[in-house]
Amino acid sequence: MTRPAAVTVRVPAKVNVQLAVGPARPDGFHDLANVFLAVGLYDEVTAAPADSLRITCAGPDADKVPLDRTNLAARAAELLAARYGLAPDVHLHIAKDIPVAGGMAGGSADGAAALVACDALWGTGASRAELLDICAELGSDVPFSLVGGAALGTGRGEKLSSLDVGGTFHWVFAAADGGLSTPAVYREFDRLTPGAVAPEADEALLAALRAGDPFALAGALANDLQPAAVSLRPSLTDTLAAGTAAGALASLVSGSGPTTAFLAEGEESARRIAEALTASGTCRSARVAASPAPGATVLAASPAPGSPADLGWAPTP
Ligand SMILES: C[C@](O)(CO)[C@H](O)COP(=O)(O)OP(=O)(O)OC[C@H]1O[C@@H](n2ccc(N)nc2=O)[C@H](O)[C@@H]1O
Ligand SMILES: Nc1ncnc2c1ncn2[C@@H]1O[C@H](COP(=O)(O)OP(=O)(O)OP(=O)(O)O)[C@@H](O)[C@H]1O
Repeated sequence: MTRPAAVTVRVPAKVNVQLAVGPARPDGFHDLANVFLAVGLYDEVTAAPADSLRITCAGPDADKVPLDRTNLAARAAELLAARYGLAPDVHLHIAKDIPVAGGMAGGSADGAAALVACDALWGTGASRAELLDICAELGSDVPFSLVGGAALGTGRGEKLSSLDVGGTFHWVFAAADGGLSTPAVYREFDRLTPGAVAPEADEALLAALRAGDPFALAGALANDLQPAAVSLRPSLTDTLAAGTAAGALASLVSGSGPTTAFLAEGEESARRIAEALTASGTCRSARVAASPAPGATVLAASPAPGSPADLGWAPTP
């Protein structure tokens, strides 16, 4: 079988519409009831053969992305290669549009995308279950980046069950200057929440998602990490207030922050809120995005030079 010369995978960011956090576990993680929603802001990862593992990155936040083996895309390639007894010799190029260290799972997205891209490039043919297994090893958010849509994550967020979404939700995301460290935000949660209880998914929120009803969803949005993120970055209060004043149905911190998320009534209203937030001076930038969005998806697999597909014809499958 002919192998492609390069494979490009598109992968979405996420917002947590419910993030219920329990007490710290003995292993340092926290049990969650984590309702993930994939949103239409995307990174793209292209995998191409190389002499050794190499990462490059382009985009507005590219200078904040590590290009060594700590990059989740590199770790994904190494884990897949190790499982199949291959050398992880691949050039991974990340076209980065998801804010870095923003609470939107940008690094996790790149890990999931690299995994899917390398699987296609190397023809490893890993099953969905194997890919999800590697994702969980990479990080708690990574399995969701692979599947996209909407899902309830339990355990540390890696055990997923998919959720029905009955319509399109329109959001505004305000990027902040600088990031927040996810472990630091969880530590601040522990300090602020000595009586944390076992987390449970909110049935009203799941019903609002199923109904595709932004008003009902606005009333049910909840992020237990928000007080911790605001405690570490008090200026987020001003951004949240600016979005509410601009007509958002609800304003919340996205995951561990510091990106803030604003639920709008519709597309037009989202555009107006984004303009008002940009003008407010309380954020670095504001952009609109719709949800749900599909998970990691192969966009293009360019044919190997000289292969039948490259020469303009392909055998019937
Ligand atoms: C805040 C969220 O983005 C919400 O979806 C996630 O819970 C974070 O997921 P992630 O970035 O993939 O996190 P991981 O790479 O698995 O873990 C990084 C660190 O975050 C903390 N962490 C993460 C997940 C979790 N359920 N409990 C935790 O306490 C731990 O200190 C851990 O060492
Ligand atoms: N491909 C990657 N893109 C961005 N950051 C990466 C990547 N790989 C590793 N990192 C490291 O991970 C840190 C967190 O980045 P990331 O953008 O994933 O944060 P986040 O969106 O807050 O994550 P989450 O929402 O999953 O908690 C960065 O500061 C960086 O050092």
